Amino acid sequence: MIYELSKEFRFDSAHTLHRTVDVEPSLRIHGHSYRAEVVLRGLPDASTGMLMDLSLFERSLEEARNGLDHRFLDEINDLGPATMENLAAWIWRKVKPICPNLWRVTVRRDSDAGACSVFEREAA
Ligand SMILES: Nc1nc2c(c(=O)[nH]1)N=C([C@H](O)[C@H](O)COP(=O)(O)OP(=O)(O)OP(=O)(O)O)CN2
Ligand SMILES: [Zn+2]
Repeated sequence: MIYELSKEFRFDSAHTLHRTVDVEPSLRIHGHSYRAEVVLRGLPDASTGMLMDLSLFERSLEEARNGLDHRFLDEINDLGPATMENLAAWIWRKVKPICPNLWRVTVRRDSDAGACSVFEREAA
């Protein structure tokens, strides 16, 4: 058996985007509401019965949430173009050092039913 433990957080942010379609509206500053799901994978510790204590897991997500919520995403230097792909990768980079069991980060945008997930790469 293998276990997955997950937590979700929400953030609301503004951005612009250079695109080849809907060029002009995408270049205007606009906002989206996002949900990020962060999934750990592994085996629970035999003595605690936990993959990771949910409170510690939650704390590890706070830095990521604070860095994105009510921000102008274009101003975040290490994000790149503010797509869901780059948001998922950015959250991954923030959480991974604190949660070595990190398995998947999914960023969802309910307004257009879009979602993007980034996974641990399979060992070659
Ligand atoms: N692969 C990706 N494509 C696009 C992304 C993305 O993150 N990854 N993001 C966008 C834009 O953020 C865009 O604002 C969304 O555009 P669109 O799909 O056209 O949806 P709306 O403009 O209708 O958004 P609403 O806020 O729901 O009105 C585009 N592509
Ligand atoms: Zn947008």
